[in-house]
Amino acid sequence: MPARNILVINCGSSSIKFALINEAQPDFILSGLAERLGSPEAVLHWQHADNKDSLLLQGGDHRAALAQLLPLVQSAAGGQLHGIGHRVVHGGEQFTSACLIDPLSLLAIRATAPLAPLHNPANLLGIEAALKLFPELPQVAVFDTAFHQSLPEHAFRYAVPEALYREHGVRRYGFHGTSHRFVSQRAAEMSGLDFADSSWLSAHLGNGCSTCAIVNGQSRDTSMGLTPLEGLVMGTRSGDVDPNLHGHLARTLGWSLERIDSLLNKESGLLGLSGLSNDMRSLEQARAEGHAGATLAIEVFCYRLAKSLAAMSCALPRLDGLIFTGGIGENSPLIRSKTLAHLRLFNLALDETANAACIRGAAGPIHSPGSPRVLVVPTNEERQIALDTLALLNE
Ligand SMILES: Nc1ncnc2c1ncn2[C@@H]1O[C@H](COP(=O)(O)OP(=O)(O)O)[C@@H](O)[C@H]1O
Ligand SMILES: CC(=O)OP(=O)(O)O
Ligand SMILES: [Mg+2]
Repeated sequence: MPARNILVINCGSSSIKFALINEAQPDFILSGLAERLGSPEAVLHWQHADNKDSLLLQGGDHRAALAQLLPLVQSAAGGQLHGIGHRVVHGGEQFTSACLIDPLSLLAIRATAPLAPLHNPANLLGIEAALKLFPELPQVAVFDTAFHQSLPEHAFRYAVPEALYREHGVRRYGFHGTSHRFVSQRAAEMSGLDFADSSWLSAHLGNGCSTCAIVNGQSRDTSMGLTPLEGLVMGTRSGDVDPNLHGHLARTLGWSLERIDSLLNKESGLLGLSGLSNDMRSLEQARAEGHAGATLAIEVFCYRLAKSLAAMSCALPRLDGLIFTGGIGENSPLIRSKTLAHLRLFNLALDETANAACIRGAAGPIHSPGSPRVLVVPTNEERQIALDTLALLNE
């Protein structure tokens, strides 16, 4: 059988990432990103072999971007496309692994949309557009939540009355599972350890950020909860706040639920703290120039990240290593160093030369002698989604 081509589609709230992947080739045949969708600056960038190109979408939304990018994929695949893998952020309790998309699974994915209002509706748009253009191809949903279905009950339950869980699904689900699984498996390989007998802390630091405790190949705790808002400080999301904040803002300022949701999801985090940007690169630059808001945002980000990692350690029998991944985790020696400075009780310490060298896709250990392992491991959610899609096609 010739090596197969899989298209991976990751429809986010305001962006679409895509990749055409051949199972036998380490590099993507075609990859791209449509970003700032729905705004006047909406744009599609793609790379095919060594050629880079882009197209202004002039206010285009997800549908407009998909209408442009799917024909690009069709042409790059030259009629040789064998399946499509979709990232679906929320799979609720129904999905403990990837599944073939059919009318029944689509119904279940639609039913979980209220739990991930920023993500699942966009994921569904991608699925619908791909089904229309490629009705004959098998399509697979790969869920962010699936890897965390192994959480023990004491880690996934909230301390609220049981009926809310049993009747309304109110529990912690966790996200970024595809990434935490990919990097912890890679970390075990890189360290010469058996994944099935290993114990990791992982920090996925992108636009969304989460930590995870992985024991013997399974997620045992993670920082995100019912929705991707719980836990760490993120680009525009607040992460943990006092649960009474909603009531306080409603009573004292008369704010609606929609306004509070938007505040905590879209105007908070690094953006809200700095008053400047949700982008860590911009904040690091502004900090170097003495910007007080950027300096504070970085301090809060690292302290809260360290606190979350310390909390996750409760789920580990021992520590085989701490993994940094995601755009920030893979590229920011400053954030890694500042975070580790709060974790000296764990004897974690960095080799700052190795730390400074691990950027732009470089992977490897960055700890100093005598410290538990600290690794930078570039994530590859697209590759993992392609692998999961192929695994289902093989069944
Ligand atoms: N060199 C860098 N230094 C610091 N932060 C970086 C660097 N490169 C990328 N980032 C940050 O990574 C974040 C985006 O991460 P990424 O994983 O690409 O996001 P997404 O969740 O959209 O996939 C942004 O905050 C960006 O500023
Ligand atoms: C679940 C989540 O936060 O995803 P992202 O990082 O893509 O926003
Ligand atoms: Mg991400």
